[in-house]
Amino acid sequence: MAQVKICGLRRPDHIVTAAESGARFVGFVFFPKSPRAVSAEEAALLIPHVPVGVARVGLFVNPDDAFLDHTLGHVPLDIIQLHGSEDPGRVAAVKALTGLPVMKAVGLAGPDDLAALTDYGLVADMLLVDAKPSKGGDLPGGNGLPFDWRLLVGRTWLGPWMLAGGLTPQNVAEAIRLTGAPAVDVSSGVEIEPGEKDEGLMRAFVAAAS
Ligand SMILES: O=C(O)c1ccccc1N[C@@H]1O[C@H](COP(=O)(O)O)[C@@H](O)[C@H]1O
Repeated sequence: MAQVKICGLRRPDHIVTAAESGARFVGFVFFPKSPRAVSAEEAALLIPHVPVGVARVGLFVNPDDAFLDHTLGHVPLDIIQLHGSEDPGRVAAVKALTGLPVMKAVGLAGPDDLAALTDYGLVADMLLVDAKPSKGGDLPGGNGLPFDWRLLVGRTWLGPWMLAGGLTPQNVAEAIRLTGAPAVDVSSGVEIEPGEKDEGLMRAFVAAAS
């Protein structure tokens, strides 16, 4: 039914399991506050375990140019995921700086947030539609928080997009059915504790989404 991205991978065997299960994207979190964070040097050792045909996504939160340069100097990536408060101008600038496609996360809590999908859709190569994080929280994503998927029912999309936020092996099929999402992204929902992926949950998630 939908393509799958598994985010926040930190172990070679988990990358292999994600790919063997059928995930089409694997994500590496370059945000030090996250329990899933990896350094550029650590990610460089993980990348050779990603099979050809699986897209390597780097997740960044309000990165400056130097941080992007440093990371990309160590880690070959296929897609940049921007998950902070980057405005559309910054999205365009990151695309120009890196020469890579950018997937911009947009947080939804209610109908007032939908306009941002149009604004970012004009500059980003792909949208990642996530729950809006709570104010003052440590992480702008990866919180296992779903949003009201009915906000997206009947929406016309002008480009590629992914659904994220609190997805699990139990709820992902219903989320895809309601929203028509062509792709889904998961982090917490395939973990046994923050930052610790579980192979059985990863397999179950991909099976439920496919
Ligand atoms: O995964 C993280 O630690 C993270 C940190 C900072 C920003 C985003 C993060 N993850 C992304 O958040 C969404 C939803 O994750 P979850 O499945 O609800 O845990 C997903 O796109 C992750 O890539």
